[in-house]
Amino acid sequence: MASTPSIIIAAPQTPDSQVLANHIRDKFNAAIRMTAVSAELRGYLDVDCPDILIVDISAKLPEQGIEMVRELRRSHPAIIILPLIPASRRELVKQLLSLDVFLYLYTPIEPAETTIAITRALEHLKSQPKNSTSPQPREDVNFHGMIGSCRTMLRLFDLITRVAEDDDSTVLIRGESGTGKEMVAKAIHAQSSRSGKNFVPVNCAAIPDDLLESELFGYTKGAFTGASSNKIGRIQYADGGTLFLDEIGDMKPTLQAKLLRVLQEKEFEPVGGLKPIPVDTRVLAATHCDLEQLVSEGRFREDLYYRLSVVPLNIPALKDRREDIPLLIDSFVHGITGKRNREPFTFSEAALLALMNFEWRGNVRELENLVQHMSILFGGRQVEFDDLPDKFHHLRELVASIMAEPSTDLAPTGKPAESSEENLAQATNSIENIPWHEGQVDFRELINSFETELIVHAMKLTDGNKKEAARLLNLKRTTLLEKIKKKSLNSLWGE
Ligand SMILES: Nc1ncnc2c1ncn2[C@@H]1O[C@H](COP(=O)(O)OP(=O)(O)OP(=O)(O)O)[C@@H](O)[C@H]1O
Repeated sequence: MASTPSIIIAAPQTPDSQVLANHIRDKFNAAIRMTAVSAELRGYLDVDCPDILIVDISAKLPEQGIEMVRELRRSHPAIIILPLIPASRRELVKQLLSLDVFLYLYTPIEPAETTIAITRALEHLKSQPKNSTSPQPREDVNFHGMIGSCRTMLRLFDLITRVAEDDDSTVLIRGESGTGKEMVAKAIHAQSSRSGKNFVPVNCAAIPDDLLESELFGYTKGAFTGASSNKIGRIQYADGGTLFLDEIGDMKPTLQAKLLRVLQEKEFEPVGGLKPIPVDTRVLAATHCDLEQLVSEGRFREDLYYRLSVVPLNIPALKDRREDIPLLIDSFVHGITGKRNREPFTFSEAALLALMNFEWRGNVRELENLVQHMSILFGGRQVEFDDLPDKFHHLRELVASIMAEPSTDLAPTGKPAESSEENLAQATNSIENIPWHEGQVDFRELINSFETELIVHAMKLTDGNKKEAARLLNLKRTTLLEKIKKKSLNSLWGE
């Protein structure tokens, strides 16, 4: 499971499904998406492959609902399925359980019940042995210039490859600013059979409304004052290739309608033109805003939203894939210093810890800018904590407390330690190996190492199931979780 679990809620847009989504959003750190219970659901799951699917079968006849769940179980065995059924139809439970569904939920939504079901589902996911068909982290991954080796990114690279093969479908790329949405769009284009033609990016937020229409659709001579000749629009410029519409949520409704026509009819009319022009342009769109919210406020056309989100791709925020930070830094340092023909610099353990614990609201762009900043202003070989800009200094205490622990899993070279387990092996001494000279025995450090070893061993014995491991160790689960966090051991279980 990725560090942030993904949940799809397939349900009609009702107050109940909204309550459900809001409740899960409040209680769990999970990526939630909503979709309709339609014939396309299976295809949607193929590309988006969530950890958990909550599917509302209450609108269906009982046999149809049960059949649907059976089909989903068969086609997507790795996904945990939680059917939503009306409380008045409890007789369905027996049949659902015979399909080996994990749990079920009743409508109207009962928040406490939902919390229990989702908590259990997440615990179950964590306790599963890693699925051999799901991508495993590799040492170093550079996919069309995109760096990332956590599971979420590997899954994203895999999805990009599959999406690129299908040459025509619209793709909605979602992610916070600076997460790499344009990079993803470029990768889809580069990987597709359209790569020989133009990739045309348009930032809908950066172009004033009244200019955007003629930028996209072009115009004919005399269409308005100043239109002294015909002008080809970007949609046509991308004919045979790919049009990337960044910040699609900022497009005004009249243009949304025109765009929908391009997607549906594969033709358009330039401003002032009377004859439709056929065009074969693949549209990739990106947004950092909550399009569902815009749809519900009437600011974004629902039909366009469904058309665009045939294939949704979600890019994680940098704070949700902190394990990739050393890799990204390494790549940026080498890229930037290579261009400037200077020796690469490294980050001390404390500096790297600060970077790994920073909020990164600007995501990868902000990290890249930091490395750039350091390469200009810093002349030394190793960046220390105090060399970092002021905005990192509030992390001083946190870094100090992590460093006070004898084993952290970061090497001071700016790279991840070879493996946290190797670190542990080194940190854990047997009685014979202890330097029994006066002043050499560090009692607290030795106890700490032994404690770490016990935790790692218990987690191994229980396949990473923290609840089971806590039971084995006779510890409260919360105590174990706290120790794992404090010792930065989560990375051992790919979290
Ligand atoms: N995975 C990555 N690996 C390497 N560099 C990345 C990665 N993701 C983003 N970047 C870098 O971060 C910067 C921002 O990327 P990009 O413009 O694609 O983000 P975006 O999500 O489209 O941003 P915005 O929403 O602000 O337009 C670029 O310089 C890009 O090179």
